[in-house]
Amino acid sequence: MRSDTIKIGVDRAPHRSLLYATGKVKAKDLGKPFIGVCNSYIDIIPGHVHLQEFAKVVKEAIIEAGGIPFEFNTIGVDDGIAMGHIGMRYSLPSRELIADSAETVINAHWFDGVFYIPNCDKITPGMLMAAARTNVPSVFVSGGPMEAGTSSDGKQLSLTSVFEGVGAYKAGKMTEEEFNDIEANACPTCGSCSGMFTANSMNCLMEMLGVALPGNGSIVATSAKRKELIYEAAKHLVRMVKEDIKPRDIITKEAIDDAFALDMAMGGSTNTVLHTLAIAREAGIQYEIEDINKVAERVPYLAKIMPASDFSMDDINRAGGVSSIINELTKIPGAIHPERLTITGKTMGELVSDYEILNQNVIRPIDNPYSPVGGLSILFGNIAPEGAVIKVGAVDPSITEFEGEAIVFESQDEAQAAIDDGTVKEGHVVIIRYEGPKGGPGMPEMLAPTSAIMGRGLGKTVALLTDGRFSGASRGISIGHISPEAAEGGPIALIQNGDIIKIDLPNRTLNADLSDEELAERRKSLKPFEPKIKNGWLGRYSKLVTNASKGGVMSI
Ligand SMILES: CC(C)(O)[C@@H](O)C(=O)O
Ligand SMILES: [Mg+2]
Repeated sequence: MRSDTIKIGVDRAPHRSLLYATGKVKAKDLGKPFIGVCNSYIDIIPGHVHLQEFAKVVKEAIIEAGGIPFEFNTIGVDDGIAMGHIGMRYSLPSRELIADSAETVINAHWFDGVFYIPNCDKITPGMLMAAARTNVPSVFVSGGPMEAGTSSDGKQLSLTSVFEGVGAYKAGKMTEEEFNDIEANACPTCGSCSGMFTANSMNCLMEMLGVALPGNGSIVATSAKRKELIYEAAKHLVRMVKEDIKPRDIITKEAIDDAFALDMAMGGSTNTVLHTLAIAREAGIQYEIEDINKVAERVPYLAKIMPASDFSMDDINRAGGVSSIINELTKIPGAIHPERLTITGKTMGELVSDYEILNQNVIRPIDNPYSPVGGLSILFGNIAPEGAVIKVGAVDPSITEFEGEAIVFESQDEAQAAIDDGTVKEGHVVIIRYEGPKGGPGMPEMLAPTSAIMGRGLGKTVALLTDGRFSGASRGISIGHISPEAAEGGPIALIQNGDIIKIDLPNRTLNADLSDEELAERRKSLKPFEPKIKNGWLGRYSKLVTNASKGGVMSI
């Protein structure tokens, strides 16, 4: 066992003394596997407030399965609370801290297995990166989604309703009473926000990766059914330790491909592209951003969830859950790889074979999809030679092509002010640059400007382009992750007010109507990038981080 390193032999007597002092281990238990419980309990994130209690059940379940649990915590950032101010610069970098800190505890103490408890946006990918990096047998059970909210007049609400409400209220399109009602009712319980936002997207993707059990993505946080997931996962983990089944046996290239397939079928958050590429890198898998479009071409869009529709994750759960979508995808020859291993010891195909779609209004069958191609798309062109990401599933279906005039902002704050005061008008393509991983730093999520555009009724007539990123709750013609980013001299830095920008969604292109000669001429007067933050964690991050098309991982 890995843990023999800290517990066997004369030299390890001091270590055993300390282990006994924790009160968790007796001499008779030394032969049992040592299981790290990597928790993400924190009081400031509604998706995580319940995880102290959750971890108690996890520890009971591990003991019952024959292991010895040792809990430790990661940090976390609530993207919703960190939105729209300097705090958002810490969100994506927190993913690296989570991966690094989990690696530190796991490897310093030689755990034999790890039970991960993630939930919100950066915690799930951070923990998956740690699992892929340490390659110690692992299972995941997330905290679960929030229940959807209901307004006083009976409409289903989510966090999107509040962010878009801000835009509508400021534009005089919503009464104060309605606005206050939404604020009070949008987020009624603990759990990750109720739509197909980043947290739930990643928690669904874990089912498809095979590292979490059916139900992980969609059973609400408040349901007692999540306890059953915990007990089952603990049993599998102890078995995996004995059989030496490691994360990289499960997170294979085929699994990454299939994670993107589920993303296509469910219209996941654009952030999943960033995170899944980062996880692939940690697992030592060669996976390029252009590979994602091949998946998009063969996988139909089957489930529209908020913000692309009014359905919540709870609605998806009642309609058959993620496993019913995976099972549906197995019916398309070559769409996914059902023969892959999962933590259950069964293949993915065997695991989901009993799950049927229970409500075809909510989850469409493959012969009646929302669209024959997936809900996410990677665009390429002279503004984005290394790629850009759009959630096509959350663009109004009447829009396939868009042409408009660039209006350029060097930061999110400037752009937000211009949207709010009406400077941004129909026909504009809002460019927000120097907000990438290096430029931000930290590639802030821009839910406030995308929601302001929607809230002001400009969702079909204004496009937004950025080297920053979006929330899973963002919708409209919002294209992010433009790579290379402005701070590394990407062509987005060369765009000027009035340039004509052409977006072609079916052909997956994004171009400025500028010749190569013109771009080369403009490049001569491009000033070198001066980092906004030079010290501390974000200063170090800005120096080492790679662009979004490489997963925004840190690299030396
Ligand atoms: C606050 C949200 C909705 O969680 C957002 O950060 C996202 O990425 O989806
Ligand atoms: Mg987020």
